[in-house]
Amino acid sequence: MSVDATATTPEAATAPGPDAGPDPVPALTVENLTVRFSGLVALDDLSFTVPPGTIHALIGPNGAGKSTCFNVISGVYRATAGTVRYGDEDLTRLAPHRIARLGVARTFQNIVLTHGTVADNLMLGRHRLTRAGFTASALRLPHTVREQRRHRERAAEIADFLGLGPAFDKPVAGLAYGDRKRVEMARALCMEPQLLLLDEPVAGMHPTERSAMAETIARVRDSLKISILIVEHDMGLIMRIAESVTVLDFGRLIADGPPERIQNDPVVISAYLGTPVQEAEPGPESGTAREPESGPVPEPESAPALEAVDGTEPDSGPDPERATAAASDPAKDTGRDSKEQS
Ligand SMILES: Nc1ncnc2c1ncn2[C@@H]1O[C@H](COP(=O)(O)OP(=O)(O)OP(=O)(O)O)[C@@H](O)[C@H]1O
Repeated sequence: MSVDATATTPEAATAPGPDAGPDPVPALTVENLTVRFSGLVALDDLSFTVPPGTIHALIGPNGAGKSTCFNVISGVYRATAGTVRYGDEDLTRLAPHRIARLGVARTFQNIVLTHGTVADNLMLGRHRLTRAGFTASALRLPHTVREQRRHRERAAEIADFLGLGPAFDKPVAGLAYGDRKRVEMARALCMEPQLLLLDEPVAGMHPTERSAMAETIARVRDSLKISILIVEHDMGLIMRIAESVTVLDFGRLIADGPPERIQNDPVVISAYLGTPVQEAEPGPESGTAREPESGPVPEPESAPALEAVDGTEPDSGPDPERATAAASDPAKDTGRDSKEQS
């Protein structure tokens, strides 16, 4: 089945106009970022750039500072020094919901989606794009009903794109583990991000699920032309889909470059990989192992299409600050990232 985001309803507010199109994707630039927790230096003068429309991986041993970096980029933690810029915007001191409104969405390492249907969770991702207020929604005024329908259609397209179409109206609690990880990613995509932060998207998956997810992540980049920053311990996956890799150890950058250079870098091998990736055996938690079917990720013939859309409603009313931190940050509900910055 092919689903074209621009061919929903004639009044589809989510479809770009003839000359419109999603704004160009900005680069993410991390400059001299330092984060200290009391005496502990979690990030130490870190700099790297995620070029527009690419998959950039952030890797390193446990405790290297990867999640801290994600938390600063998404506004959960404050930097001690340094800056995070996204195009012309300085994200360094913005709250999570403001960063989300600039088109930055993230997923979380631990699965946090246990309530509601797939559709319910995806509609949560549409929240920041919704203009109707609480009263208008409660009264089910015609324009709010139309708006809700358009958002639901777009959420269904995204679900189809991620292979979740048949589960759209099912409770997430009954889904297989891999599908629940996909719902988490679909929720983030429902925010129509231009930069997607993926925190260990295949953690806990079995090899077949991981391979399918690698292909999906590559299709997201290629179809939506968005940038993806990914933290992942599965080196086989990273080597297959990432254009560039930044390697951290004890909060410091120890290597930065294309995956083929990184996997043979003696400093990276000694600090993290242990052995060159191509020589490792694949395993259930492959870690340093190359995936058996490494190489360019093929586009499955039956995969539905998805195009990037603006996603904002056309009404000229006030642009309410509707994106709650919880919508962009489910950890607020779970305490996943509730570690206080000391
Ligand atoms: N809120 C906090 N308070 C104190 N120390 C923290 C906090 N958050 C992280 N740290 C510490 O900062 C260091 C980096 O942690 P971080 O979680 O960023 O590493 P990581 O590379 O993501 O590790 P993993 O791969 O295990 O998820 C660790 O020593 C960790 O204990």
